[in-house]
Order: sequence, then C-alpha cells, then structure tokens
Amino acid sequence: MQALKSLKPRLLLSSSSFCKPSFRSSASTRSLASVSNMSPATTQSRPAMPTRQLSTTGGDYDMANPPELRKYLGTYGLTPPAVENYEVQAQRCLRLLAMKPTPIEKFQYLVHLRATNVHLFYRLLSENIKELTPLIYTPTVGEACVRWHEIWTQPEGMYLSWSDRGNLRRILDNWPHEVEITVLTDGSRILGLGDLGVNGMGIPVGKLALYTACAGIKPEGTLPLTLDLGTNNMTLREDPLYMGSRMPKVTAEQEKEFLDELMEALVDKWPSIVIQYEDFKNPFPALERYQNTYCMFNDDVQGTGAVIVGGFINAVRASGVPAKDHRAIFLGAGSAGVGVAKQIVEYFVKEGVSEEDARRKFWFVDSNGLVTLDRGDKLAEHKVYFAREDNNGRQYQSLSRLIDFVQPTILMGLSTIGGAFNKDILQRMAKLNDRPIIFPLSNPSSKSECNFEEAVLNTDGRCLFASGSPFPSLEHNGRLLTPGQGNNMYVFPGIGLGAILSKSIHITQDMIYASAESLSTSLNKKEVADGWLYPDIRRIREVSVVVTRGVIRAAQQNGVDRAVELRNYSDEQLDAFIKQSMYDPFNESTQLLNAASNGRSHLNGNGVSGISNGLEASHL
Ligand SMILES: NC(=O)c1ccc[n+]([C@@H]2O[C@H](COP(=O)([O-])OP(=O)(O)OC[C@H]3O[C@@H](n4cnc5c(N)ncnc54)[C@H](O)[C@@H]3O)[C@@H](O)[C@H]2O)c1
Ligand SMILES: O=C(O)C[C@H](O)C(=O)O
Ligand SMILES: [Mg+2]
Repeated sequence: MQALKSLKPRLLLSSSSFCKPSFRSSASTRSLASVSNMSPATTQSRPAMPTRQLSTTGGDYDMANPPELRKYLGTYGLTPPAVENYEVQAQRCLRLLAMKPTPIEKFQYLVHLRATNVHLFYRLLSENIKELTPLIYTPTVGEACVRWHEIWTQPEGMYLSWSDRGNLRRILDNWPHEVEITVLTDGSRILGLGDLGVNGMGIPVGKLALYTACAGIKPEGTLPLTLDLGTNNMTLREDPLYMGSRMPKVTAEQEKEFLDELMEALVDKWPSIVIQYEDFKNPFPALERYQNTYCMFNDDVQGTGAVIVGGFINAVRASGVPAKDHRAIFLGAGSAGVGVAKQIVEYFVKEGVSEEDARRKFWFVDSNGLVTLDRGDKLAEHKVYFAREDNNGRQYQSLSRLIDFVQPTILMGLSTIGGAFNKDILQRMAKLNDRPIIFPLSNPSSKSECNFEEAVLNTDGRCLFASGSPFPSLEHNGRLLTPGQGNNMYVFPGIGLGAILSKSIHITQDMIYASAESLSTSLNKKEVADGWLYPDIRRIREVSVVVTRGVIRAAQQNGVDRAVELRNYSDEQLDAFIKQSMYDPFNESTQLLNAASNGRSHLNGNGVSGISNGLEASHL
C-alpha cells in the first residue's frame, strides 16, 4: 500500500511515463513562451499545466490497447492485463451506469469516463445516443449546472474572468490543443434556470460533447468557454462553494468591451475558429455586432430558429392547413421565441406569403401579457417587430382568452414556465384544430410548458408535438406515439461542422436556413410514414451529414467559403468528404497503434504527431 501511495504521485508527475512525445515538447515550448509574455498577475504560482487531466485527451488507458501500444505509451502494467474488445468494455460501462441510481450520478460517472478514456466515452455515446444524450445534455445538464459548485471535480474547459481583461489572449495560450470550435456562455440564462454564473460551464461542455458525438468534431478541437463576469444570483454568490467571482454581473457596456477583446483574442490564437454563443440572457447585441466580422452564430436565436423551422415544415404539411392560413401564439418573447418566429417568417415568405402578412401571423405573450405597441411599457427592441397594433386597446393577460381571440393553429412555448400549457389550454387548441401544432420548447423538462402525455391526452392524440426536452413514447388508442424533440442539437453540430469544413469567413443567415431545410428533408421513409417531425435521434450522425452539406452549399452560394475546392464536388463526393472528415472514436486505438508501430509522424485526432521512433520509444 505504502509503495502504491508513493508510486502514484511520482507517476502522475512523470512526463516520461504519461505524456506522448508531442505533448511533452509542445507543452514545454508553450509554457516558456507564454510565461515570459504574461503579466505577473497571470503567472504567479502557475502550476504545471495538467494537460493529461483535461477531459478532451486520452485513450491511453483504453483496455483495447494491445501490449505493444501500452509499452509504447508507457502504460504497460498500469491497466489490468486483459486486452478487451469494445463490447466487453461497453458492457462494464453500462453496468456501472445502471448501478448509479440518479441521473446526476450517471452524469458524474460519464464525466469521469470522458476524462479517463475519451474514445471509449464517445464510442459508448455514439452507440447509445438516445439513452445517454439526456444524461450528458438536456435535461440532466440543467441539474448539473445548478449543482456545478458541488459536483465539480476536474478542468473541462476555460474560465475567463472580468479581472482577466487585458490578458485574455495570453490566457488562451494555456489551452493545450488546437481549437476548431468553441461554445461560450456567460452563464446568465442557463436553459430556463436563470442566471447560474460560472456554474453554466456544463452547457458548453455538453454542447461540445454533442459536436463530437453527432458531427464528429474531434474532441481536442473543442473548447468549452465560460465567462466569469459576475452573477446576480445571490444564492450562488453567498454559497461558500461557488467558484466564480462574487460580484454582481457587469454592465452590458462592460460585457461588450470584454467580448470585443475576447473575440479578437480567439481569432488571433486560432484564426479559423468557429464561435457559438450560448445561453446569454441578452444575446442580440453580440450577434448583431459580430456576425459579419467573425465566424460565429448564436445557437439560441439561430440554431433554435432553424431546428424549429425544420420540424415545423413537416408539421405544416401534416396539419393539412396551408402555410398562409396558420396563426401562431408564442408564450415567451425572449431571444429563442423571437429567433424561432423570425425564421418561421422566412419559411412563410418562401411559401409565397408576403413578409408583412407573415409577420402578422404571430402573437407574442411575455410576462406582461400580449406584446402590443400600446401596452404602456418600453418594449425591448427585439420584440417590436412582432408587437401587435391591431388589439384595439385590449391588453390580453390570459393565454386562454388570447386563444379564443386569435384562434391559433400553432402554440409555441419558450417562456420557461413549466406547465403553462395546462389541460384547459390544450383542450382549447384541440377544439380549434384537427391537428394542433403544439411545441413546448422550454428546457429542462421541469420548465417544459407541458409534457407529451398531457399533450396527447388533452388533444385525443391529434397534436403535432415537439418539445425541447426529451419525453418517452407512449401508447394511445393502440398506437405507439413518439414525440419530436425540437432541440437545437439537431442542427448546431452540422452548422459548426459545415462552417469548419467550408472554412467560412462568416455564418450567414442562408447557412442557418439551409440547416433547417436540410433537417426537414433528412427523415427516412419510415419516419415520414409514421408522421414524425424529426428524424430518429439514433441517426443523428447521418442527419448531421445532410445538415452539414446544406450549410456548406449555402456558404458556397454566399461566397463566404474559403475551401473553394469543395465547390466542384458533387453531393455524393461532398457527403463522402464530410464523413471522412468526421472523428470516429472506433478508429482511434487502431490509428494510435499504427502510428506507434510505423513511427509515422502524422495522426488524426490525437495530437500525437511527432512520433519518430515508433515502438523504440517504449517506456517499458
Ligand atoms: N428547444 C430548444 O432547442 C431551445 C433553444 C433555446 C431556448 N430554449 C428554451 O427556451 C426558454 C426561453 O429561452 P430564451 O433564451 O428565450 O429566454 P429569455 O429569458 O430571453 O425569454 C423568456 C421569455 O419568457 C417570458 N416569460 C417569463 N415568464 C412568463 C410568463 N409567466 N408568461 C409569459 N411569458 C413569460 C419572458 O418575458 C421572456 O420573454 C428557455 O427555457 C430555454 O431553455 C429551448
Ligand atoms: O440546451 C438545450 O437543450 C437547448 C437550448 O440551447 C436551450 O438553451 O434550452
Ligand atoms: Mg441554449
């Protein structure tokens, strides 16, 4: 025991045992250069970078690694002797998961698995995407964020604080990988759970895990980024375990200054980086400010708009009501609600409706009631476009009275008010429509405006339904009904991958719209025949290829692509290129082994370039 105790720290610190050659050399070069450039404030007591502990690295302890690879990696003897195939390892993982009684414990186990064996984690995730996505993403990630300060165990991304301004570029040098895409949040509106400060880190981590699982962006090409700009959440600020700055959220003007510096720093460090904004309370200023300058998009405004249009196109077809005759009530007039409605307007216009008529098909309700021009409060700028002026002075406060007035065909929820679509509301929708379109889109499940069962029971199973969070299938009148999941996870992976592969300068609105249209066409015959609005999530990698192709084609049409050679590819060639560019966790050990045996200097996806001596480098 004593021997083990003294061995472990030595091993953990020993670069010769644990670092692949390239990590050793690049990390030390990086450290020296960056330390000499940094201000004293950022270099004081700077520990050695725990590169090996970042969860986006590693497969070194994979039980599939054969003895020669273990010897090469210096891990021989550090894992049990058996060489196991994936199926055996997966069985162990799934048993371990089953032993964890609660979703948050399963989440924690999966965090651990990712940190210790990233390829196994992604193999497991890609083979069990339907079952595991709810554990690493919505809804469980919501609980994880609420409790991040209690459950955090290891670095998984970067935190940048208000007090770091002036040094952001140099701090980025601490990230040990070449980044292709980042998801960044300021934690100010995490799902429908409010301001969670740096606890919001779970969201970039979860979204980027889906980038890898759904679109094959290699794990080390992803950077989860959380801005520590203060929080107005007093409970967190007063909690001794809270890990962010204990100050009120900075002003909008200060946040703008910070973001200006950050955006410059990100592209200076990684010139081709794709930047996804996520869960900002007020995302519009940044979107407007940066969308024509950087390769960026806002997932909640644009990704959500696209995913909902994707399902909506299919819902409109299934409803039997022509586009021009639809009327929509939106509960919630925030960034997501307005983002969705704006893209539906685009769809209606493409269907031949004038923009003015399309705009007037929407009635928005926020916490003050129907959004009207004469309501007496100062409307936020983003609401003005849809504000009603035809309400004849009436201010509708109640959703049911508004339903009677508008007679909508569509009810969308992006309000964060769990249960707002109650029995009465749903029954009114069922009375008005043969196939009411009901999309309760708030996350996580507890904030969903209704669940699938409530929607089915109160509309005699006639509703066309999609929710932001996943709900189980159910049997109704002898038929198995499966809910659609209108979650931006169907599109953001393809938007990001499309931008990366086409080397786009910007992400244009046409690229976003193309993701929606491509998604709507990605259902297979059975899914269409079964009346599904979205494809089976188990086919998400195939779907992401279709979405990515659409995004690349739109980039080409807009002339924002720099990978101009792709313009000459046929669709089949482009699909093949996309697939071949995708990280495949099942290939990683084989590639590592081949490179180790051949002493080749190139490896895909593992940062192990620079191997020169092959197996001679063994640390056995
Ligand atoms: N399904 C998805 O892919 C997806 C994507 C993005 C956002 N969302 C969800 O949408 C929700 C809203 O996100 P957001 O970014 O628009 O947030 P937001 O804070 O910008 O907007 C929330 C809106 O709800 C309104 N609201 C609050 N209480 C209300 C009440 N009692 N009655 C009526 N309206 C009320 C607010 O006035 C505001 O207009 C969140 O729960 C988020 O998780 C889902
Ligand atoms: O994170 C999600 O599940 C979807 C969306 O981005 C949200 O903010 O709710
Ligand atoms: Mg979001």
